[in-house]
Amino acid sequence: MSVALIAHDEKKADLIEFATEHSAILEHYDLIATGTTGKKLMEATGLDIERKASGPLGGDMQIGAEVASNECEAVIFLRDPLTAQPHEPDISALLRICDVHDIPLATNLASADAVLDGLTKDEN
Ligand SMILES: O=C(CO)COP(=O)(O)O
Repeated sequence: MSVALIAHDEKKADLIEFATEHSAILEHYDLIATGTTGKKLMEATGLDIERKASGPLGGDMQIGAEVASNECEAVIFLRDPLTAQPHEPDISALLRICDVHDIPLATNLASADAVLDGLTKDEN
């Protein structure tokens, strides 16, 4: 079971900070990410991350497919709520499939903290 990490461009710095702060926890999970997010996270944190395609090229859908196959146990997706994205339908589809499968989904830093807390509680 993997944990997915995704951030739109305006939120990538926030996700890097979050992943750096929580790297000791995150390194225990199989991490997956959309293309650019994964590249930047790996460079900044040294975490081992399986990179999917970039979001606009289908990465959100690839992560959605993992959710649909019950291969993903949580999605942390720092969306940019202030910028229109060309692949908005893919983003909506990912959020929807998380709800369909009742997969914890965080779309901002406060909920990302809560999701990570929940994951570590499940482990104990
Ligand atoms: O657009 C994204 C998610 O919708 C993120 O894609 P990148 O990680 O490739 O920037």
